[in-house]
Amino acid sequence: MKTPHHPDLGASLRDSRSGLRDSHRRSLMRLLFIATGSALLVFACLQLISGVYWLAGLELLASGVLLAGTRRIDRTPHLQWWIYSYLVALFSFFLMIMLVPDASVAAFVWVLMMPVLAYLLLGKREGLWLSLPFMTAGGISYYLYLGTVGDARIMIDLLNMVLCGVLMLVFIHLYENRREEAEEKLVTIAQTDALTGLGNRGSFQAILNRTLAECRRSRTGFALVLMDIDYFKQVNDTLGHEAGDQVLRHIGDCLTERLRATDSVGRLGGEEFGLILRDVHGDDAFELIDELRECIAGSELSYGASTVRITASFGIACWPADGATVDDLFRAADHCLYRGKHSGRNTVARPGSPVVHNSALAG
Ligand SMILES: Nc1nc2c(ncn2[C@@H]2O[C@H](COP(=O)(O)OP(=O)(O)OP(=O)(O)O)[C@@H](O)[C@H]2O)c(=O)[nH]1
Repeated sequence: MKTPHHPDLGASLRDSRSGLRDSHRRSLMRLLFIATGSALLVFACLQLISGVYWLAGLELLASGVLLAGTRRIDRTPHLQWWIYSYLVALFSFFLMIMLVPDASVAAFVWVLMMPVLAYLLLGKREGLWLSLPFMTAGGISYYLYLGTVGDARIMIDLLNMVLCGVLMLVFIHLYENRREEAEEKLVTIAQTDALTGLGNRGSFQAILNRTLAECRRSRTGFALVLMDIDYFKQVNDTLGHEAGDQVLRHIGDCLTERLRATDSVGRLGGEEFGLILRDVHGDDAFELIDELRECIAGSELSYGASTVRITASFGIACWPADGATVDDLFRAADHCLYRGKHSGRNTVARPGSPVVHNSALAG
């Protein structure tokens, strides 16, 4: 059985604080470093021409830091720290150019850029908490600026600015809310088997990889179990596909009801299911699975006037005894499963032990 690497979509969604994955946030930061570094260089030259030497010096220094940072941003393990440092410095700079004497009225447009950058790089919650105080400070600076102008249209200009800023923040917040919801839905769909509601092969594989990594660290055992319904084709052929689908849902319910919350179940495809039993050793896993086999074999499913009785075969592989890697475990469990199938079905098999089955129920 092939066990390709599947990305853990749920985990990567949890880890990424904004809508952008880490690699995209790094690319965006690099772009921002280059853009702001180059812009500061130009501004520094203009300040030099205007004779404001202290500001020109400051801008030259900041430009140097930013352009040097473009190399580091790709590799740094402290991406969040870099983002916060950049945004706080940038927003403070925006405020500073609004507060200098003779500030240009155009400087205040940068207030509108604050929520865009903060939400994009930090996500909804952190983006809001960072942009809100800076935007408020920007609004107050604008009010002070207008006060010194002393124009009769102060209120109109102020309202234009405040309304535009507030609407910008609200729209970005709403958009980010919807985007987060849509992304969560998409991830759920991508990870779920639509028929049974269980995890699909991809998410099962991702959970198995994660389980192995965690168990290696904590040195606790776990078991991978592969399960295949016996003579499932006959159900489809005699009662139809709808009955087959109902059987698959019924099996999914049996498996989830019996297992612990820390265990995992997935539909690997067709009539094959996978189980991960945490914190178990060979004999415990075997007893639990044999109980499950009996439970499935003993259950009856009504479909119209017919009663469907189903059995299933199981192959167990325990970590670390039966395999060190995910591939080894899959191979061992698969081998046991087909050993059980060949010795009559309705069976539980594990490496190095005879196949156990209930001949009274076996198909
Ligand atoms: N109803 C339904 N049938 C499916 C689905 N996926 C796969 N199947 C059917 O499952 C059947 C599997 O048949 P086989 O591989 O021969 O397995 P089996 O009849 O269970 O025989 P053994 O595994 O050897 O006991 C095929 O008829 C597939 O069409 C599904 O989602 N719904």
